[in-house]
Amino acid sequence: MADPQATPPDVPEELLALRHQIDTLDRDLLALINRRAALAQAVGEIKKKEGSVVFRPEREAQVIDGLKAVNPGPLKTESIAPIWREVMSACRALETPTRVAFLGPAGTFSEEAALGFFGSSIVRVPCASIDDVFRTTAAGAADFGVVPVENSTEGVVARSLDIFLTTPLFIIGETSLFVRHNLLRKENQLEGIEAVVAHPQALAQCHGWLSAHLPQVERRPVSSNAEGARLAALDPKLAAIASARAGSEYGLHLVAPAIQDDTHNRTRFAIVTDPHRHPMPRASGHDCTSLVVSVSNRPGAVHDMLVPLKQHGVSMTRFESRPARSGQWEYYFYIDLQGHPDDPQVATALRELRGACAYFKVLGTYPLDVH
Ligand SMILES: O=C(O)C(=O)C[C@]1(C(=O)O)C=C[C@@H](O)C=C1
Repeated sequence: MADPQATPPDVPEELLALRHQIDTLDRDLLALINRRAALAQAVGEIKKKEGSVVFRPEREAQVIDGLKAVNPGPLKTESIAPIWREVMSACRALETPTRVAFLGPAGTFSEEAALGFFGSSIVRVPCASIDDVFRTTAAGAADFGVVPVENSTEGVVARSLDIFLTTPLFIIGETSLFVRHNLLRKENQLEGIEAVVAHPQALAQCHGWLSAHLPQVERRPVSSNAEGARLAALDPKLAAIASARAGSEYGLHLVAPAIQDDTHNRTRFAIVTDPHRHPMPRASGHDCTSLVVSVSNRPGAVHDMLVPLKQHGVSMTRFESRPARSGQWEYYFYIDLQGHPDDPQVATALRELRGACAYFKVLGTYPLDVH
């Protein structure tokens, strides 16, 4: 039998020499990464003695920011974050397992967001619904939960925002993904599809394409896109809308790629945890603080509430309203501020803002997503 490692006779000498250098460097890299892993293990021992938590999102953000600042190239700066996230994920796993809950089953965009944020050395805890992600994390069956909060085409994920009002969990990180929807099916053709099964948000995000290419076909909402892919694997008359990863997970053909109406379609996810088990991240230098507030129903109340932000030079990067369901035209406002409550200006602005609100809750403070 032929040796799969053997070099084919027609490979030029020059290429062989370069590959030899790559092999040598890879061994050096492996040795270096192992030295790094041993240091992380030593950090883990200290943390165990102190009883402090292993995952430090602000430290991981600083490590990545620091490397991006000194990257001499030719490696692209945007390649740094995914590589070091994986390295730190593997190092973290030597300190302790990280259990992460997300909207399952396997193959969802939520799972992809979890892997993008924590790296692949995690224990995956797929959940049946967004509510279940919060419940599982609050019950301690997962250390962290990943929940979608906003989509660039469809707007807010209302269920997540509503749960934020009452959950004891808080946000310690954020991450966002380019969402690419594909039409997936057991048979590699558009003919003979009886229904397209997907999460309602995905059906909405592909409305234009579905109307143009499958105008007569039923659109059937299901709990997640990966669940749709699972169903499409069982029934050849169904087509799913899901990620390419879900397609390979369930053995489906990619009948039509990238069918979302907006090519810049992005979804933003929040990483939540139990504040009794995980402290609020310390300031990383590039932080965001998320709040939900309400004000009394009187003219000028919203304006007055925002005055302290302007006075103390704190930037607001997001302002979202949701009906309070009181029947009184009252609203909750979801606000993202730039900065950390340890910054004196942010602390003062928050204190004054709180004084102007009927309801005030800090949802979390965390390092900005680093790419
Ligand atoms: O610096 C630490 O606290 C570590 O545990 C090491 C390390 C790393 O691999 O760099 C791993 C996990 C933490 O989330 C942050 C960083």
